[in-house]
Amino acid sequence: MKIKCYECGREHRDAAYRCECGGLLEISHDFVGLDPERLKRTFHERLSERMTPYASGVWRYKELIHPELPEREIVTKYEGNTGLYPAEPIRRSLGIRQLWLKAQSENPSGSFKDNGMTVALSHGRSIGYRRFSCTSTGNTSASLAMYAALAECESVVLVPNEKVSANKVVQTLAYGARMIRFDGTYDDGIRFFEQHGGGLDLYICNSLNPFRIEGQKSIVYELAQSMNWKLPDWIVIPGGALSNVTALGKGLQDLLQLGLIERMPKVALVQAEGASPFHKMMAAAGETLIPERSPATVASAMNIGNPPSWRKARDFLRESGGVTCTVTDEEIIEAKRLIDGCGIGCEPASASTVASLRKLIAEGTIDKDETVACILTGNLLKDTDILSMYEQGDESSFDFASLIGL
Ligand SMILES: Cc1ncc(COP(=O)(O)O)c(C=O)c1O
Ligand SMILES: N[C@@H](CCOP(=O)(O)O)C(=O)O
Repeated sequence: MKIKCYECGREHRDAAYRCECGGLLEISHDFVGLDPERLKRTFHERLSERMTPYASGVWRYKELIHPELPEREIVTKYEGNTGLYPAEPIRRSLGIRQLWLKAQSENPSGSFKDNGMTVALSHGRSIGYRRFSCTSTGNTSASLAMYAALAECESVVLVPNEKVSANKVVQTLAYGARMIRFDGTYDDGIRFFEQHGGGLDLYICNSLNPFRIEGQKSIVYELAQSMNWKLPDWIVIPGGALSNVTALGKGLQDLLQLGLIERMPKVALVQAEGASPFHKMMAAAGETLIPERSPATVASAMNIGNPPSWRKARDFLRESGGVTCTVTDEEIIEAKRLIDGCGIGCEPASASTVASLRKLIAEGTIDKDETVACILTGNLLKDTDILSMYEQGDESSFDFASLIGL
């Protein structure tokens, strides 16, 4: 396993924040000698592990994520192991062949961040760090604070004063994080770390950290394993900082290279219209991302104007024939109602995936005869402010009998 700069290829001894050239770092594995049938057997056998690191839906795939980390260094809450659900009412209304929802919202801190955080924190601690940090719209901070507390370490997090969900703030504080609130967005927090992070003796756990990306690859490994190594035609995923799609792409490339899957599915990356710098670049076939200074969306987890991982995401989507699209806040809320109403539930950012389907089908990008999996990234209870936007019943004419059809 090597740590290399994604831009200039220079090798690094450790997961520094960025390369001297400004590029993000990336983990490169030597998978030579790994036999796909043997790997499948091992991953299958580990499904019956209990209370060992391999009971985790991330560390089950340790060989493909961080093979060198000694088991005793692993900080785990048995993350991953999330449900894959057919959402029949939504599938029927869209008229497509098959629709699956992969509920990363069922992770211990309630979001997909746990898949990456268990790896970043375990790695950071194994190389001697005891203080962990991030900037966050609330999910990264909650996940970091949870794992830091588990490991008896400190967490210091930067969270914007506005446009973040109160529930995520409270959750992060409850796990014992020291929280610094500031005027600005996630992007300003990243800029702060870029300017000052190096001198602070903090291990930064934002998704610039390549070990986060390695852990998040497990989402697609687990999806593939639960579908008997036959992925659907499309995987639809939301995009803010773009760690999700970057990890999805890297994981898919691993699976293909290792012979664990036979073909690459197509990926659709969805952004909220008010925070869509990446979609704008891709739609214009541009080479460089133009940051949005004041992103604004009801899906606060995606309220990001300058996504750090845009180059990795761009290259993956272009090489694999993926697409990007946007959805409005109204479409997000409508889709969230449908997902909640199916009994699965999610936070607004996750609902952008289902919201995009109608559009992608109408424009002919997704064929009705194709199969689709949407990744639901965060739990319904992560953002309850938005529930007040659902239409309320008229309480003055409340009639219980007629309500239940008597
Ligand atoms: C619940 C949720 N969904 C989607 C996203 C967007 O993912 P990414 O920032 O990796 O693009 C985030 C934030 O990262 C999130 O917290
Ligand atoms: N939604 C995220 C923002 C992106 O953070 P990162 O972990 O990819 O750096 C959050 O919860 O903070």
